[in-house]
Amino acid sequence: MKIAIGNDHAAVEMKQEIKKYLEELGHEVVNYGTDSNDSCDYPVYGEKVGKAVAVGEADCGVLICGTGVGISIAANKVKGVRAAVCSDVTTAHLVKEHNNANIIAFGARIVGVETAKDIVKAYLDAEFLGGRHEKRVAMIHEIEER
Ligand SMILES: O=C[C@H](O)[C@H](O)[C@H](O)COP(=O)(O)O
Repeated sequence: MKIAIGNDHAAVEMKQEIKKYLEELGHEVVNYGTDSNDSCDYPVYGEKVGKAVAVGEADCGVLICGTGVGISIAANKVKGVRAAVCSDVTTAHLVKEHNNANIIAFGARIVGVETAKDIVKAYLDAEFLGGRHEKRVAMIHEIEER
């Protein structure tokens, strides 16, 4: 898979660890995040990864900031993006199975690196279940059209 990854200053080391882990799993990872610890603004990176996923430059995205919240809110402003914040493995597979999330987000100040690896692995290994969830995801996108 081609995976877009993005982060702010709060998540530089976490991003580097997760990028390396994803590459070890055999994925191509494109870095849209900052590699500087200087303070920066997470909406910049949420939008970059959101757009990369929305236009199909990447199959899915990983976003990391302090909590995962701000950067996912920003990404969710891009039409077609379904970014989900996860702090546990159960949520991570359910956001793919039920919500067909195309971006997973988490907080570098919330979860440790081993939990973060488990979260991205659970998300990537899961599949959208379709069925009753298909209609609900379509309803989310109808909101974008109103
Ligand atoms: O949702 C926002 C993120 O958690 C940011 O990483 C956080 O707000 C950055 O905080 P600070 O500027 O205090 O490092």
